[in-house]
Amino acid sequence: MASATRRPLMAGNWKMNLNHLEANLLVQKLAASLTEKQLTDVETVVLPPFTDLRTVQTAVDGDKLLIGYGAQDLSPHASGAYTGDISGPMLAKLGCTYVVVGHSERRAYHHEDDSVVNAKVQAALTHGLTPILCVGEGLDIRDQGTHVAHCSDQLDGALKGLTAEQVAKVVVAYEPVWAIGTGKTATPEDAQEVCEAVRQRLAESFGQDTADKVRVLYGGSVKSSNVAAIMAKPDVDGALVGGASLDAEEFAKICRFPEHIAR
Ligand SMILES: O=C[C@H](O)COP(=O)(O)O
Repeated sequence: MASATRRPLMAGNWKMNLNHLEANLLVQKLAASLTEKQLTDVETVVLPPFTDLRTVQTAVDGDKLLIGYGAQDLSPHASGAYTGDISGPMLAKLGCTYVVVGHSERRAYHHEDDSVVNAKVQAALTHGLTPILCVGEGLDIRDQGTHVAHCSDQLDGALKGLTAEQVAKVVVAYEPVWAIGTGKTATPEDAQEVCEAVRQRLAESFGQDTADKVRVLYGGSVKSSNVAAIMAKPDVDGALVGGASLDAEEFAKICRFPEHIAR
């Protein structure tokens, strides 16, 4: 698992699921399923659709829940004529601390390339949000054996022009596209290989101190039954969880992973 200086992070990406009423129920249930100590030991975050954020904010603030929240995307622009987009300042005003940037579904369905991802990472940081920057390879690249180079290139593109101080605030999520929503999980060794390579690339580009601060998550069919083995790897600091985060009890079990790691 992560070094003592990197607090484990479990982030539930709800994708386009759950309306605001369902969001309220899930957040309340999740908080009730975890103790204060568990929520302190493992940072627990939900990433609902935009339409749920105000409701989640009300639940978290009203009951002082130790649960963080954020959005699944943001505009690279702060305001203006960008119909349908949501800006960093809007998310910050709703109390968001995180925002997902460069998820493979955004890259595939909205044609977001590395320069767009880079602009969004910069926008997030400018407005005080922590970007959860996703990198990952498709099956074709995995089969060619060039997945490490592919992820390193995506990382370079997304972090272009950033200072070491800014990079230290970023969370990186390694999500092999072939393991997302497919039930095919990368092995803990697969996850470690790329998470370690990500950290090494960060060290080469921004210095070892910075690389040691950055949390690197794994995402792709994470469940309560496989999370402990993945989290036992030294460069994996948490998980970006999709489908399994839609069930409060299952996500709570994932957040309780330290109970299953032998010490
Ligand atoms: O953002 C989350 C990932 O895309 C993983 O989704 P999944 O856990 O449903 O495979």
